[in-house]
Amino acid sequence: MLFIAVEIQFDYMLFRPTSIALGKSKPSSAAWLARQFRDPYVKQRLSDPADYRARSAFKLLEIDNEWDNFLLKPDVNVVVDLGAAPGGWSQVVAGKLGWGNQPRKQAVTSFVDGESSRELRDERGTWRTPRKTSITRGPDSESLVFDPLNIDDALEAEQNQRGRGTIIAVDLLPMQPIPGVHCIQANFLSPDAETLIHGLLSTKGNPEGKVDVILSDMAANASGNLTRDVESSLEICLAVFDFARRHMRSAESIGRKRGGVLLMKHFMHPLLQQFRKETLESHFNDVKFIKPRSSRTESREGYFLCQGWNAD
Ligand SMILES: C[S@@+](CC[C@H](N)C(=O)[O-])C[C@H]1O[C@@H](n2cnc3c(N)ncnc32)[C@H](O)[C@@H]1O
Repeated sequence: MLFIAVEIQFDYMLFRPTSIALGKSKPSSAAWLARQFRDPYVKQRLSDPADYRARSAFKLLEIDNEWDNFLLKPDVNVVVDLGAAPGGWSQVVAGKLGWGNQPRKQAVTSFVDGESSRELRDERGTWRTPRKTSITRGPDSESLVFDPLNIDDALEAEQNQRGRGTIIAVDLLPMQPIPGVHCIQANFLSPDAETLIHGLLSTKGNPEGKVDVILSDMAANASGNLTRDVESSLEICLAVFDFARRHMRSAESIGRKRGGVLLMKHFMHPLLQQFRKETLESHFNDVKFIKPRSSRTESREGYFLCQGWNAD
């Protein structure tokens, strides 16, 4: 019997060693596996020293590199990553803001108990909203007990260099900690989520809880009903825009025409062009539609990159 080294974690991420008997796999999963093996970004993810948790990390890297390096601007200090699990985009952001690799010792404080991903799946495998929300603070070098005489600790401190800023990752699913990233397990569409995000955002230096960059890679779970799924995707875009309206730092206050950035995934929708023209273009100085090369051609997803929030 032929065994192959693959473990399926999420449709969009993949793959760690385990065993699946190819001979017994359904035709659809065999086709899916074949596609994964051909995919240059899956290969890149597996060999990349940054050890990204998701192939989607390359979409954010590509968009940032090609469009003005908006994550690398020195005035970018507060980033919110919506629909962040398993954490590829948050890893990219943490890297850009100078945070090191994943520590072996985790210093994590859970404020409210979350549910495991197993509990979040119903018997048909569909994701559902967590009953409770939780926050996990990203480990930082201050919260690790450092022993300079211990070579492992010294190496670890070097790897975990302290970065800057506040990074908040929100998802229905629990996420493994990432240095410098606060993870909130919550349904972004519920009022609880905004309260938790706002609580982490408002600090002495940022009392109004303003955000420099908002990222949304959120995708509603496919329900099997195309009309319903299309509606959910627009509902998510509108909710993300409303969040931006309340929290985005304006280009004027940053002093840069392209300051205040929203990068948002969307799926095809009959009202999408109207949403772009009437909502996005009237609030941002520059709005682009982007289909990154690393996004699969057959996927109906695209991204709006909106730069320069003009507040009114
Ligand atoms: C394509 S994945 C994101 C991948 C992520 N950007 C990365 O690089 O790892 C979409 C995520 O959106 C999350 N999601 C969908 N609807 C959500 C909601 N209402 N609130 C919070 N997260 C949501 C899903 O749980 C899923 O993890």
